[in-house]
Amino acid sequence: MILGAIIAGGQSRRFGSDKALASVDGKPLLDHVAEALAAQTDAIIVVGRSWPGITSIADRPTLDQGPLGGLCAALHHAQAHGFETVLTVGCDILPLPAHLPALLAPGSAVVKGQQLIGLWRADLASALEDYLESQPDRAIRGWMATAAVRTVTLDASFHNLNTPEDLAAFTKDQAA
Ligand SMILES: Nc1nc2c(ncn2[C@@H]2O[C@H](COP(=O)(O)OP(=O)(O)OP(=O)(O)O)[C@@H](O)[C@H]2O)c(=O)[nH]1
Repeated sequence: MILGAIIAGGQSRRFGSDKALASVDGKPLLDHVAEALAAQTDAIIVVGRSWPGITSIADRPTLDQGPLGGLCAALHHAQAHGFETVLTVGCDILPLPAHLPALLAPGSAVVKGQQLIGLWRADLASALEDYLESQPDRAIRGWMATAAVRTVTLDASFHNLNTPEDLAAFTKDQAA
């Protein structure tokens, strides 16, 4: 069973306002991601914020760990609820590529910047918690090396909406 986790507790500093709420085709960005993720997984959660209609959990071990704190919480939640793997995405990826569980073998991730699209074994939860408690820089690449996570490249194109300009470029692409 695969748990889909939207890692969504960021500050949206570059976007200038809460990007999860940004309207795309009349619907908040996070709802687009949630819909696409739900179609590829057995259940979904949101990590790092609350969202109507979706189970929400807080980062672990504390709230100031960055996206890996969101991943750590998702892995623990998955283990506690009988999911073997977790598919993570940010709340700012559009369109979410299809068939991610097939494209990402368990133990692989697409890492550009901090976007954290990955398919992770839930039993890495304790190892990640130990990593976060021992590594002050909380670097995603450092964690991937520690956990022997492979980096993969996806053929599918998608936008990582970090700024209003990214959103404008996505809208322009859609209209083309
Ligand atoms: N749960 C959780 N999610 C985070 C955290 N930091 C970032 N994210 C999420 O990770 C994804 C990628 O984050 P970024 O776009 O790099 O960070 P951001 O804080 O949202 O944006 P900036 O402030 O512009 O860097 C987004 O979906 C964020 O909401 C965090 O500390 N906890």
